[in-house]
Amino acid sequence: MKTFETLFVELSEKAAARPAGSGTVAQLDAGIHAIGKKIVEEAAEVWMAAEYESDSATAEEVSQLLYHLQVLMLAKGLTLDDVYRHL
Ligand SMILES: N=c1c2ncn([C@@H]3O[C@H](COP(=O)(O)OP(=O)(O)OP(=O)(O)O)[C@@H](O)[C@H]3O)c2ncn1[C@@H]1O[C@H](COP(=O)(O)O)[C@@H](O)[C@H]1O
Repeated sequence: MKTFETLFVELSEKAAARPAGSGTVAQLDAGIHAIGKKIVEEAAEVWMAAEYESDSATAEEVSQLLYHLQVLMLAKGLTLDDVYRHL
């Protein structure tokens, strides 16, 4: 099963190799402003799912929020350790 760490490795490789058709590459090219808006949108979807939808739907929305947070980290050049040292 994919984890937060393995997804970050995968996305880092996508950012470096820039394969055609990668949504991650497209998001990185869109820039911080667009990525930030996506994070706010996904956070709202997490909130709404938690209040009104199933646990499974909420978990899916959380996974999407985590993905977009990782895209922002990559856009800013942040590593997992940069974040983990604040936990
Ligand atoms: N885990 C994810 C992931 N979670 C969310 N998303 C993106 O976030 C969007 C969230 O979807 P929404 O439900 O909000 O739908 P939406 O608003 O219609 O989406 P968009 O129109 O904004 O694309 C999805 O459409 C994906 O574009 C993800 N995109 C990619 N991944 C994983 O990232 C890896 C690299 O992906 P690529 O860069 O696309 O190869 C792969 O392992 C993927 O599984």
